[in-house]
Amino acid sequence: MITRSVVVQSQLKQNDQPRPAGRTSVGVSFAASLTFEGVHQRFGSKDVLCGIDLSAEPGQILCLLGPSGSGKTTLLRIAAGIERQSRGRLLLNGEVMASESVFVPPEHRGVGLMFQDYALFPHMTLLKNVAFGLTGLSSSAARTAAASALERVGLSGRGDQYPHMLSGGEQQRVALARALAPRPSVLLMDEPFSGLDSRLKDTIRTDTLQILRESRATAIVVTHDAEEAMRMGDRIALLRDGRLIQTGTGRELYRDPVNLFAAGFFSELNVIEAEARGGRVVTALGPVATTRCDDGAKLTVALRLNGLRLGTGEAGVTGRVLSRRFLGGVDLFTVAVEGVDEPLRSRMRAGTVPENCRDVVVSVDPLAVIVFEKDASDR
Ligand SMILES: Nc1ncnc2c1ncn2[C@@H]1O[C@H](COP(=O)(O)OP(=O)(O)OP(=O)(O)O)[C@@H](O)[C@H]1O
Repeated sequence: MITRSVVVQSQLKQNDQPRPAGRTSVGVSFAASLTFEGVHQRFGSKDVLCGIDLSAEPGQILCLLGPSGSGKTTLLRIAAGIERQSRGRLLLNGEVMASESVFVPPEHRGVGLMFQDYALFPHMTLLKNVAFGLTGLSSSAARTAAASALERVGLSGRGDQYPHMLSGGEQQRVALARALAPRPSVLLMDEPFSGLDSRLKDTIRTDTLQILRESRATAIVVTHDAEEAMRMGDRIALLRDGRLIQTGTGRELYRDPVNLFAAGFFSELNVIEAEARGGRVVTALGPVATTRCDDGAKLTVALRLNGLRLGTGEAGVTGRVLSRRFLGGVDLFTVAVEGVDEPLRSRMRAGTVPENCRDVVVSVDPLAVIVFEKDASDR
């Protein structure tokens, strides 16, 4: 998580004159590409980022996804210019912003930054908060631009209020207005929805997405939530321990993960051992897929929970229900199956398995199966 110590003020472009009052748009940014080339970061004896090669195209929303400590925020801080990388280069529209010999300070990068805790100034009105970064404008032009930005996020007429008078969702929108008001070419957002409760999150996320699309800024959004990354990102970069594991669309990462870690980040999995036999992937649940591996090859099979079906009469192996939990739309089961060491988990549409059913027939949906060669499963 980014600390709130620095607010990056975006530099205004020469032709970025404020729009006349009454216009609804915050204004369109001149979207830029942002490229990390071989970026390495070392803190003390620890390598926190290891050779990151990654680009966000103009106007694209790129989500940095990964578990805590994977280096997402550090990458964002390097893009903002709050941190300087140990090796590698950062380019904005092909122009070097940071390298061994160059370092463009944050305020000259045209990059906006939105903090996880919004970092609004409590003693300033909303209008002043939003106008804070508009240092290149006269005070009246800054006020007009700030009012327009507040209007765009649905807070017109609230400029005289103070942050404590707003709900969490409204504060998030003020922070977004402040970040967008200087029309940055790249907007960097660190876990922008983490402070919101889950219902509000959906609405605010949808609104934010729409505002980002309208502003046409390139955006880099940090999140540790795979579903959020899929909802927001045109592309997703999955990080682990400072390394880029996979980049692609949400669909690509979900359907074709490069390893077990990537698969597990996008869905809950059962993991079982398997062997190649006669062109098939054979497990204790029976054959679950085809394979080109030689007979005897050791494989790891990942089964999504919604693809492990429990029934009473279908073909499959027998399982013993160990637990059952009602989760609203689905029932969550744990089931013991002979030949599988750990209990398997299954999500079934609520009510499809009769109550008090102890023995079930377990079968596998082929679409929910991902097979990895054993040695490659976690590279
Ligand atoms: N200034 C620093 N000095 C030393 N270590 C640091 C510094 N900043 C970050 N780290 C370490 O670098 C690693 C990556 O941290 P970073 O905040 O980038 O991860 P993250 O993926 O954003 O995590 P989170 O989701 O928890 O915010 C962590 O192990 C962290 O402790």
